[in-house]
Amino acid sequence: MVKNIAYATEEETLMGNGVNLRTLTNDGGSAVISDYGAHLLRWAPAGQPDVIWTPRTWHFEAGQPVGGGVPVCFPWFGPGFVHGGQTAKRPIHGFARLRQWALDEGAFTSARVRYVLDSERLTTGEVPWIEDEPNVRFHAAYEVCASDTLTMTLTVTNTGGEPMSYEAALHSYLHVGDVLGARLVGLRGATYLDATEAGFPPKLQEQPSVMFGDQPVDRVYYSDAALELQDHVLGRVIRIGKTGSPQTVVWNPGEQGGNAIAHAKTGEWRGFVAVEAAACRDRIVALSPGESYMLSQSIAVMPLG
Ligand SMILES: O=P(O)(O)OC[C@H]1O[C@@H](O)[C@H](O)[C@@H](O)[C@@H]1O
Repeated sequence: MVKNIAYATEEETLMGNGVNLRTLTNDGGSAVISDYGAHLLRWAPAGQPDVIWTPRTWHFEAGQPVGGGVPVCFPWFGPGFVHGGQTAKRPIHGFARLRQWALDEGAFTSARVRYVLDSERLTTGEVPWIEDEPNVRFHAAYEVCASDTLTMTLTVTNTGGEPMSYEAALHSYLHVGDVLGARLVGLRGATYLDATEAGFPPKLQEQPSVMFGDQPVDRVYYSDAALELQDHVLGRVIRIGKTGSPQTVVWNPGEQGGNAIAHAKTGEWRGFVAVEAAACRDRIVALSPGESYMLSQSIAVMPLG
């Protein structure tokens, strides 16, 4: 099924291929989210161009991620990281974004949607995901509140009888007029791991802002600071707040990688910067039985002053 997000309407809550799209519309703004992956596809405050980027056309395919939007990366990030070392797990960024999440009907309003993914409903082979934690059980709840601001919160509870650990990220593709003129401000002085180089060497953010160009930028910052993504083309600032996020992942694939993104046409990569609330690698979340952890990201838009 090929679909242009610009045509999503309230009537289109039931789509083909067994995928439900939920539309939130209120005076503050509107959003579209898919039950497949609990994947936010669109959010804009009233009167604003989209703040969440997706390729102009995209489709649902079982077992494949939906392009752009806000993938929920869980229970691992990238190829995974266990006991101090990178692993090579598949699918990349975990299986949560490739599963149908259960809608909490009672929590679905014009401004809010809540989804649940419970390990009890997953198939053998997905749980456990870490060989030496064979009895891991979890309950994940994901709530999206969308009006003139957007707040996304992932709460994971260890429902098993043994300790569990996981990685998570809210992988927000933020729409900018042109990434080549965008500036991400708020990370000066932070250490980051540079994922574009072998071994992820640690570096220091010396410049006042992160800038983007034809070359990829792929970094795991050790920072939970509030950030501003300045967009001189659309004349606005996207403000990003996070909680429970010891790291911030910043990514744009640059020209070569960007033009290889599934479903995206040549040059579409210039329309986003991914800024992700994250707990990954050496900041993996460890939960005792019964414990919960909350990872949250909130986004608002201001005029560029
Ligand atoms: O799986 P997606 O949505 O295409 O995102 C992939 C990218 O996700 C980013 O979070 C990583 O930092 C990149 O290294 C990776 O390439």
